Amino acid sequence: MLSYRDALARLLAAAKPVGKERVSVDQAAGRVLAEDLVARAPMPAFDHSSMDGYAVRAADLEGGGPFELPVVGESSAGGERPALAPKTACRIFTGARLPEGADTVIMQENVERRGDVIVIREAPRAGAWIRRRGSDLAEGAVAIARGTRMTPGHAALAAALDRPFVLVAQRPVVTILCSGDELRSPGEPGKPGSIAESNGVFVAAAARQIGAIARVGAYVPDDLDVARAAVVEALRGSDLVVTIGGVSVGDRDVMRPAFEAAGVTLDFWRVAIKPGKPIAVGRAGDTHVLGLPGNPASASLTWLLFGAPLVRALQGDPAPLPRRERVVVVGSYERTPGREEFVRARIEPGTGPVRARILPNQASGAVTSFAEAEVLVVVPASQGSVEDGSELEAIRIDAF
Ligand SMILES: Nc1nc2c(c(=O)[nH]1)N[C@H]1C(S)=C(S)[C@@H](COP(=O)(O)OP(=O)(O)OC[C@H]3O[C@@H](n4cnc5c(N)ncnc54)[C@H](O)[C@@H]3O)O[C@H]1N2
Ligand code: MOO
Repeated sequence: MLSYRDALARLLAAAKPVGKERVSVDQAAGRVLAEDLVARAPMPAFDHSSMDGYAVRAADLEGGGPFELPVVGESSAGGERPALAPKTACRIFTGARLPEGADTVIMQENVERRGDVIVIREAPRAGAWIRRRGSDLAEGAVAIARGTRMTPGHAALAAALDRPFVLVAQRPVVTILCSGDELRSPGEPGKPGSIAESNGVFVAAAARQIGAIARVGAYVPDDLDVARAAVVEALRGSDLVVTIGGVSVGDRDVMRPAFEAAGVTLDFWRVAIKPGKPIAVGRAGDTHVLGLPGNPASASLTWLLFGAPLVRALQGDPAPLPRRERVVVVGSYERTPGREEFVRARIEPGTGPVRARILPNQASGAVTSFAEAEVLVVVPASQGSVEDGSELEAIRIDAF
């Protein structure tokens, strides 16, 4: 059976970035940049004051104080740029251009104003309270690199770079098909043995969080022809089709035959992970297909392990995998070696090494687990039971 690492490498190798589109800079947060944003001018563009006060020449304030300077002129943010005559001070405000000839700003709290004159008791440090042209970014510098997922901070920087629009990856379209005769919408009356659909809710929400357009199709009954038709329909206009359930070995598990009948080429089925082993992965043209297992923890986990990196890669994210960190395990966990296991855990409050407490219910049918879990502790395939206090790698769920 394929390892997670090899399976993911195969999936990502086939991921071609989706198209690009221009969005207004105020809509750019959360999107993946599809161009390098280069500073076309130095940032800031001109020397300016970082305080309200007085602009002076340091050379006029040499020797022992106090010094008296007449106040001549004013420089305000967005206003004209005055010139500073020798042995004078110019009133200046935060953000205002430094007057020609000035090289230092004194905060107004540090002078005594007497009519049109200021008295300076102590000479300021030459060059004080000035933000220099280009001190934040040099002209020509790459301010934000292509592939960056824009935060509000990046969007603000793009705006400061004078960009009304930025080029970003289109949102990948993800169509989600939930299969199973037992499924009904939450709150809908159902026959005995039916259950409220929840896996599609997880996948749609998680996909939208990382920039996808997610749509959930009508529930697919355990019927090969209906499933085939649903897959054919879902492939139209989707970058990724995610099916949930029906990929195991039961007589009513129709998804894999439905994929083939719908023209999907299966790349692999089953990966050596726990939970989530029966995942099926394939493609029809450039549209990716993920057949996730139906057990709730398995569906959520396989979305995070495969779906999330794929959606990121489709947007041109050069590093679509979440960071891993070392944690100290709190609680022990019985297991047999064989599959790499992703154990749901919560972070213990406190400082020092990160401690991850294993959640008591690790059943793949547990719907509670992804509501409560904060991290996945990664247990290598070859390892047996996990001991309390041992160190392992973990992935924060919100990092996927
Ligand atoms: N004989 C074997 N049986 C099973 C094996 C196996 O290797 N041999 N593998 C098991 C594993 S591991 C998993 S995981 C499951 C996955 O099976 P399916 O993908 O076919 O999932 P279903 O049978 O359709 O459903 C499993 C379970 O999850 C519930 N479910 C399904 N969809 C949803 C949904 N959208 N929302 C909420 N809950 C859902 C469903 O009602 C079942 O309870 O197979 C094992 N069996
Ligand atoms: O691999 Mo299954 O996903 O354990 O329930």
